[in-house]
Amino acid sequence: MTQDELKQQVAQAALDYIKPEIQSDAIIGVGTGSTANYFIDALAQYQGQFKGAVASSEATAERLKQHHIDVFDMNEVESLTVYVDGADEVNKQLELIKGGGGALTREKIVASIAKSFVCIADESKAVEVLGGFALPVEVIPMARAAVARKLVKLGGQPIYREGVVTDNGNDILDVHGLKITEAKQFEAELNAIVGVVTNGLFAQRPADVLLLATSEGVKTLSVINTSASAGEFY
Ligand SMILES: O=C(CO)[C@H](O)[C@H](O)COP(=O)(O)O
Repeated sequence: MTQDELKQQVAQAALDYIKPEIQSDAIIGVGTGSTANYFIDALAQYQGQFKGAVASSEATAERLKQHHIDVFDMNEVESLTVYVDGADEVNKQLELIKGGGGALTREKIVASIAKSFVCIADESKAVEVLGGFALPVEVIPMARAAVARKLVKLGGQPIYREGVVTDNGNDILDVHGLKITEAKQFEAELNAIVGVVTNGLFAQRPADVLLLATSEGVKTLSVINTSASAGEFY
C-alpha cells in the first residue's frame, strides 16, 4: 500500500471510530493536512447529521464549506465532541510533533477544547524519539532572529520557512537536530521564549487515541493501553 492509501484508510477508520459521536448537537474539531483532508471528504457523507465543525486552518474551513458542512468560529463554541487530526511524528506516549502544514497554533487551540483527540497517521509517523522531523515553531515576525538565537542555545538548528506566512500572520522556524525525550518540559520551555507564539509539540495535551495505518491494517492505540501494545507498533 502507498502512503497515500494508508492515509485514506486511516481517515475512514477515524470516521468509523467517531461514528457514535455523530449526533445532531455534535461539533467536531477538524485538523489540517493531507490525512485530515481525507477525513473531511469521508465525513461529508454525514453532512446534515451533526451540527458542524471547528476548523484548525483556513484551508480546512474552505474544504469543509465545499462539502456544505457548517464551520463555527471557535469563540462561539464551548467544547468539541472530538478533534481529529494528523501528525508529523508520534511516540509511544502519543506525544506528537505537528505543524508540517504550518497550522500548529490553531491546531493546538482547537485540540484544547476537545473532549477527545483522535490522531490519525500512517506507520511512517511512529517514532521512538521525537525530533527526526524538524520541530515547527511559530514566531512573531519581528522576533524571528532573536528566537532563532535562543533555539540554537537550546541545541537546535532553526531554519526559517521562507515564503510561508501562517493563518495568524506569523513566521515559522523549523528546528532540526533535536532529540526530544522530555517533551512536556521542552514544550513549556520553548513556549516561554518571548516572541514564540507556540511550538509543534503536543505533549502537555497529547492525543487520547492513535489510529495508525499499517500494512497489516489500522491499529488503535490509547494512552491507557500504550505500554501494553507498544511492541506491536514499533
Ligand atoms: O500538523 C499538521 C499540519 O500543520 C499535519 O497534521 C501534519 O503535517 C501531517 O500532515 P499529513 O497528514 O499531510 O501527513
